[in-house]
Amino acid sequence: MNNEILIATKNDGKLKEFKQIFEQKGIVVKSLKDINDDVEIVENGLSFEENARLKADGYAKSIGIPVLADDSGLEIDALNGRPGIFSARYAGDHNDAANNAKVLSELGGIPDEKRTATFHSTVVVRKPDGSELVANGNLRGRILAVPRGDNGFGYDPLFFVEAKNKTLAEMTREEKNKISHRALAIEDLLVNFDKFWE
Ligand SMILES: O=P(O)(O)OP(=O)(O)OP(=O)(O)OC[C@H]1O[C@@H](n2cnc3c(O)ncnc32)[C@H](O)[C@@H]1O
Ligand SMILES: [Mg+2]
Repeated sequence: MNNEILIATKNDGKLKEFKQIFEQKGIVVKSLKDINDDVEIVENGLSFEENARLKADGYAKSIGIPVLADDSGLEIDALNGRPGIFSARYAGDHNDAANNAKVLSELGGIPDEKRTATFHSTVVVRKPDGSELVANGNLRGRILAVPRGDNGFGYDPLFFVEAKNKTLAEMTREEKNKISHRALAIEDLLVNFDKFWE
């Protein structure tokens, strides 16, 4: 029985979300800070799944415990799905404020009802023996014209969820973790997880 999982992300916002979800299952979460092995992974895949696999496999080879990686992003309908797999560095650097500003400027003049978008997450878990589990989650919402809220990370202040009447950045971590694309991907993952995890 495995009891530890390495979450292979350099994004603290993601790490905090995954930690909460897995610790509720009694699984010990390790982060990249707990290992010495700093592997530089180039996310040059053509899909969320390819990128998540590159990240999970990059660490699973050397670590000897199961590794989970997520590749995620914001797909805006009016922008033909951009920024998509380029979400982290849409404005050039890994800079949330610049990314948000770029999205807002590209959506300038587009009315509310046409600002629909999907947050997508693909999660890949790989064991050292190369076996893997893949799962996906999607959350629909709308891109506001003005950011709202201080919680979360990335595009959260712009992503308005109709059913909650809040942006993701106006939710607590617990609230976001009940509905987010990442939470839904993990829900999907858990359907087959126990058998995989044995
Ligand atoms: O690759 P790792 O190290 O996991 O961290 P990253 O931030 O580079 O992660 P991705 O390559 O998967 O890029 C995902 C980007 O999509 C955005 N994003 C994904 N999930 C999000 C969420 O829940 N809230 C806000 N923005 C999110 C955010 O800009 C992320 O940087
Ligand atoms: Mg990344």
